[in-house]
Amino acid sequence: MSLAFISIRWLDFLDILLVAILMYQLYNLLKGTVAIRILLGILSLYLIWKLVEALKMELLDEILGQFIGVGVIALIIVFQQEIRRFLLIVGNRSILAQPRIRKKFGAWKWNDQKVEELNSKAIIKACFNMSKSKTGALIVISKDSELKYHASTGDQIDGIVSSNLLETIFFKNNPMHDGGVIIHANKIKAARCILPVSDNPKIHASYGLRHRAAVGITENSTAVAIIVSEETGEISFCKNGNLKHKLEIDELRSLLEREFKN
Ligand SMILES: Nc1ncnc2c1ncn2[C@@H]1O[C@H](COP(=O)(O)OP(=O)(O)OP(=O)(O)O)[C@@H](O)[C@H]1O
Repeated sequence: MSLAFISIRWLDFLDILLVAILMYQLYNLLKGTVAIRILLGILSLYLIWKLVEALKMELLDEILGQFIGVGVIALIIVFQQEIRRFLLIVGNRSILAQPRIRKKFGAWKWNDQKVEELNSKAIIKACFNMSKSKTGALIVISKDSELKYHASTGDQIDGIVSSNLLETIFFKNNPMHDGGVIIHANKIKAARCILPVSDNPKIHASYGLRHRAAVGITENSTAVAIIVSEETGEISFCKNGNLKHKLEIDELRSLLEREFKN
């Protein structure tokens, strides 16, 4: 297509469409967080700078120019968490992350080769029993990363997953029952772990720190989390920061199988 003074190619439409999708994803990521206000602040500053530049106000132009000059580094520091989360979402949804594709390429098998298959039956049984007895629990199951930093905040266990071990850890009188358990490669790596608490405003006010910690860790990693509520016995599942509540055992089973069946 060609107008009198500009020529527009079909690729330009694609370019605009991709930018729109990117902006929409960015908006979704930042919606309701304090980061959106910071972004608006930066945008306002940029617009003022452009105005000052057009009006040839040299002193202000110079000061704002210097400030904007280091803007990229400042942006990376200020939006560190959001950039991390964005890249995780892109990585998780990318075609290369699909297990079937990874298996086709030998080099991409580094995770699948070593990782022991998860004993999801044991986890489901423990959750069922803890739900019945209203024992609070937070179980984080990591996929590729061992979540070493978060595991180091708790007590190291390194024991093979079993329903008895999980129930013992979360038993109310056990000093280790607080915090979260981290499972990797079918091993309970650590218990009593302190996890990042999400400030996501979408989490209903009736859910407290246990659920917020599950959202926090799954927003910042590819891990999934299971929560058993001490108050109601309700079982929830969290992935990418999204909670699914009031799960029946069969639903939990199919969610775990979908995530961890090789
Ligand atoms: N940062 C954290 N990381 C891991 N676990 C945490 C963290 N903060 C709190 N918890 C756990 O959550 C428990 C408190 O849960 P709280 O009642 O606030 O949450 P909840 O989401 O309402 O869960 P419940 O329905 O079981 O009451 C603490 O005893 C502790 O075990």
